[in-house]
Amino acid sequence: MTPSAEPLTFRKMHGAGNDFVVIDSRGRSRVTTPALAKGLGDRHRGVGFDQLAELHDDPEADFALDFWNADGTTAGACGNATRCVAWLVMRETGRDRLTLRTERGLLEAVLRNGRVWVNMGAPLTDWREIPLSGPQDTLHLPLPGDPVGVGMGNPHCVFLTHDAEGVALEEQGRAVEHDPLFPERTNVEFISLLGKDHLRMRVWERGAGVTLACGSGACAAAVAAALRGLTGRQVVLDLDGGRLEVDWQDNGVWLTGPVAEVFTATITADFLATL
Ligand SMILES: N[C@@H](CCC[C@H](N)C(=O)O)C(=O)O
Repeated sequence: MTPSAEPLTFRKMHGAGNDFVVIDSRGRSRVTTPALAKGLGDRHRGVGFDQLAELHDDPEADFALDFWNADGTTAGACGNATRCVAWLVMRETGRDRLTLRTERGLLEAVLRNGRVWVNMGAPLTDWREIPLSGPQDTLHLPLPGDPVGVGMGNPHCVFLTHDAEGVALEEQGRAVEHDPLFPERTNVEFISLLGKDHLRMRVWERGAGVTLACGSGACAAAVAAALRGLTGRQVVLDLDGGRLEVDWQDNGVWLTGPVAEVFTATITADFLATL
């Protein structure tokens, strides 16, 4: 049972096809519980989403965000939902620069030439920070395919392939997500080089499965490709749901891409009482 006895209004948004429910809890207590996230995240029983993002107040930032996966687990980062919510708050306030807090700490969003860029923070390349189950060279993880491990506030395992199109995404993604190398499981990205600083990426998300895009995954993939000498630090990535751009600066990894507000709807108190 959720703590909310009231109907719950939410927005459905897409960030390059990454599918979100956004709940605005500014000015009240947070409502999301693992049971609510799992119940709503179920595409048959509930509403369906890749992630639920709950917006709430923060004393030191313009707003704060919590992220939940469709399986009811939490995530420390979600780049595409961060872009979507920053876009909403910029539209609401008319501001072109915002601060926001996630589990990663205080981050920033800026509007440049009509596009919202978010700073996802510095990439983490120490095995403890990703985290891995033991000391490893994160640039060459001991798994078939020689992937790179990168933390963006959440774990990522990036495979540099000749043809991301040909990868058995579900089968490999699921297996790597649950590999004992990753004590908190992992997101899994498969990338291939399309041109200079241009990557194709397909993704399997921890707690959500195959998705059309993943913002933190795009950041991790761009970092992995740059560290392996495949690209520079500014990269365009083509995902199944659209194009994301990543710019790895000294102050953090910046991300932008398309945002869509799809609809607003209300979940009934009756349904919430079943969770
Ligand atoms: N879609 C996201 C990442 C969501 C979190 C992930 N599934 C996890 O568990 O870490 C993005 O845009 O970054």
